[in-house]
Amino acid sequence: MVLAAPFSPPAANLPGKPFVPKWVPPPVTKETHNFAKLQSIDLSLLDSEDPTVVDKLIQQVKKAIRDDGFLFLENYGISLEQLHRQFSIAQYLYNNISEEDKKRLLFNPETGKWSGYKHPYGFKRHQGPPDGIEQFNWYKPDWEDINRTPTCLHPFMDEIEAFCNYLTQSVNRRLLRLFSRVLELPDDWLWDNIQSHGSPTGEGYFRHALFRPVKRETEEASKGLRMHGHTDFGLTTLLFSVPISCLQIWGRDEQWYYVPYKPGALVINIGDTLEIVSGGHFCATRHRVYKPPADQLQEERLSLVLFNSSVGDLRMRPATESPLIQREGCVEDQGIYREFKKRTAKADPPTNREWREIQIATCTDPTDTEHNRIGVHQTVINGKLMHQREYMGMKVILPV
Ligand SMILES: O=C(O)CCC(=O)C(=O)O
Ligand SMILES: [Fe+2]
Repeated sequence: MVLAAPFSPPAANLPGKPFVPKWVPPPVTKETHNFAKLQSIDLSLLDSEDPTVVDKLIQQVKKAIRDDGFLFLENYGISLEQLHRQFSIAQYLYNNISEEDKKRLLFNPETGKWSGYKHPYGFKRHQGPPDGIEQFNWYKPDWEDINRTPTCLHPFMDEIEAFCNYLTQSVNRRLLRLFSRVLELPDDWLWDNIQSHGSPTGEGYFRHALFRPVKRETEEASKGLRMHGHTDFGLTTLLFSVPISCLQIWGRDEQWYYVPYKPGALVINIGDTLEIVSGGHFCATRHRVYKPPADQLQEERLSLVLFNSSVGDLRMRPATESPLIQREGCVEDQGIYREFKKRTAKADPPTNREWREIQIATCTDPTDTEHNRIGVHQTVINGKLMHQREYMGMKVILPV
């Protein structure tokens, strides 16, 4: 197998590029309680010429995605310095975006896409209570038309685009190869059959996010929550590990744990599509964004995320050609897979596009005290408070 070439971005100092102050990683928390222990996968081992090394890697991945549904990825081809340059560009965006661009590029989630600028007042186009979260999301039309992107970023589009191309074409392709191998399918099976292609992010999207500290009213309304417990709807999500600890995952022991900071590492989470395609052998990662430990409450948190989406027209079903599924069957007690299976027995399951767009269009805010109540979007199951939504006749129940 050919060794994956490392990332080689366009130069930062080309003529015409303004100076971008360096992003300085904020201090790491001193808190050590409630932090998850996650497996770390060395992606460069996939290119080892020793088949026993590759086999061991596949077994390690298999265990991590069945047990945690979450893993760290290291040695995937992007250096810490190259990564910090991308964080510096994200920081530059929020220091320089004009008020006019914020209005002109305002998102419209009712369309089922996050595309554009998210104001820090909730996940609807009209402004609700402040949530302190700003985002810019790049979808296919935004890559194709520079007028749909913030003017202050125009000089850096070459670097942003190269970064996303590397993440999808190299990192995600190799990651899907690992997952295809776990399913005992040909190396590019998931890449060729399920992953969407074209534009740097296919039908998925790239995001620059900034979480600013919130006022007491917001914290009280949301009970410290910044994004509801959820699973991502696509194949894989590539998140960069960041120093401000807000991302939490739901452990097997039914508790929330912070994801620790591992400089340079990618945090990989498994989306709904992958859970269904794997017949429940992979577990979609339940995660949420919560307030950080006390010593980080006043810090700003930058987060870069790349969401890899499956082909929108496909209706998901388990890959019955997988020898693993043929041998062991499907894992019937798994959350979203079980719901899809129930629905498939009665009618066609939704397409991937329908599945992702309905969730975006009907997303509610953690500060929404009208819906976040027992009997509305919350319920108690076995003594635990759960968030319960129904999309196209399918129930999604997640811990609050
Ligand atoms: O910013 C993060 O760490 C996570 C965000 C997230 O889970 C999402 O946008 O789906
Ligand atoms: Fe997520």
